[in-house]
Amino acid sequence: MEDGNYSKELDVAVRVVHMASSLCQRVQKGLVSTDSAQVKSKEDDSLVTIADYSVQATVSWMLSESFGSQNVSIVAEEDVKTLSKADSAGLLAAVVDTVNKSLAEAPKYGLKSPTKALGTSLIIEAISRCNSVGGAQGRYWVLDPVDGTLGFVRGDQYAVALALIEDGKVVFGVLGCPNYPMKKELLNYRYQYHKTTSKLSPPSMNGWERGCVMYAVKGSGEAWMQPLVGGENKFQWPNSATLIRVSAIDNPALATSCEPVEKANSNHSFTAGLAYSVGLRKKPLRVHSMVKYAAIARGDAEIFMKFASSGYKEKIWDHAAGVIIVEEAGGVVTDAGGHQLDFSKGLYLEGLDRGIVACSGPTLHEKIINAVYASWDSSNL
Ligand SMILES: Nc1ncnc2c1ncn2[C@@H]1O[C@H](COP(=O)(O)OS(=O)(=O)O)[C@@H](OP(=O)(O)O)[C@H]1O
Ligand SMILES: [Mg+2]
Ligand SMILES: [Mg+2]
Ligand SMILES: [Mg+2]
Repeated sequence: MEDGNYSKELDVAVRVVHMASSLCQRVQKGLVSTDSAQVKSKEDDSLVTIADYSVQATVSWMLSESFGSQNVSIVAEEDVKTLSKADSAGLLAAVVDTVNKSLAEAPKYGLKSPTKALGTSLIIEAISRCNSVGGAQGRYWVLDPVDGTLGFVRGDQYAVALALIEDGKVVFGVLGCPNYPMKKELLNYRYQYHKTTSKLSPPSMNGWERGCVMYAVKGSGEAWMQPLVGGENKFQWPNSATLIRVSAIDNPALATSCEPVEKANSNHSFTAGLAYSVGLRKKPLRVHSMVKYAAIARGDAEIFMKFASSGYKEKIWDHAAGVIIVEEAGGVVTDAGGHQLDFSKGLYLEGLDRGIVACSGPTLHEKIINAVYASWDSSNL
C-alpha cells in the first residue's frame, strides 16, 4: 500500500475499524432498543448506545497503544457526560464488558491485546481522551464511533468512521460498513425485529456476505474495499482488498440518488424538487450514515444530497472518512455552492454553503449545483 508517510497509521486504522465493526455487529444482534442499559438519549436528544461508547474506547485505547498516547490527538463524537451519570451504571458496565471482549480479540486483527482486562476508569479515560478540538494545524484523528446510531438501533445501515487530518486536510479515511452487503445489493438491508423478544436478528439470507471496510489515501486515486473479517477468519492484508470505483452513469434518468432517512436531517421535498428538475427518475434511496458515501464510491449510487436545517452545523466526524473515499474513487464532493468542504476550522464544517452534494462525476454534479442555484431563492429554506 503505497502512500506518503501514513502507512503505519493507515494499517492500524484499517485493522481497528475491522475490530470495531465486528464489535458493533455483536452488539447489534443482542440489542434490545428499549433497554436503557443499552440505549440512552443524550442532552441533544440524539441516541447513544453501548456500541458508540465501546467503539470510541476501543479505538482510542488501540491508537494510544500503537503510537503512544502523547502522540495521539483524537476528535470524536462522544464524551463521558451521559455515561458518568448515576443512571448509566448499567450502560457503563456493559461498555466495560464489551470493550474487553473486543480487545481480547485484537490478535485476530494483527493487533495487541492489553495484558489484562481494562478497568472502568481506564475505559472512561480512553473515551474522554478524545477531546481534541481539531483545527488548521497539526495531526489529529477524527472518529465517529457509530455514524447513524439511529440506523444501528433500527438494525439498519450504520458506519464506523475513522479519518486522519493533517494541517486541516483529510489525509486518509477508513469506513467500516458492517451491514452493507459485499454484493451489489440494495441498501435496505435490515435486521428483523422480533416483537416478542424485542431483539434484533439478521434475516435468514444464507451466504449473503455483508459487511465491508473501505479506505482511501488522499492523492492516491484509489479507493479500496475489504470484506469484513467475521467468525473465526483471521484478518489478512492486503490480498483481501479490491479496488472500487464510482459509477460511469452520468445520465440523470439512470442515476440513483441517496439521502438521509430522517426528514429532520435533510429537506426531502427540496431534494425531490431538485431531482425532478435535473431529470432523476429513480426513487431516492434513504440510507442512514456515511454508507451513502460508500454507495457512491462503490458505484451503487451516483448522487448523495443533504440539505440540513439552516441552524444545523455539520460535524467533521460525519463526513471526513466518506468524503475522501468518494473523491479517491473518482467522485466529487462539495457544498451546494460548489466549494470544497473545509475540515480545518475545528469540530464543524464552518462556512458550509446550504448543503452537501456528492456525485460520481462532474456532469451530474454540475447539473445539481445549477439546479440548487436556480431553485434556492424560491425554496424559502
Ligand atoms: N438535525 C440534524 N440535521 C442534520 N444532521 C443531523 C441532525 N441531527 C443529527 N445529525 C447528524 O446526522 C448523522 C446521521 O446522519 P444520517 O445521514 O445517518 O441521518 S439519518 O439518520 O439517515 O436521517 C448523525 O450522526 P450520528 O449521531 O453519528 O448517528 C448526526 O450527527
Ligand atoms: Mg450521534
Ligand atoms: Mg455521525
Ligand atoms: Mg455517531
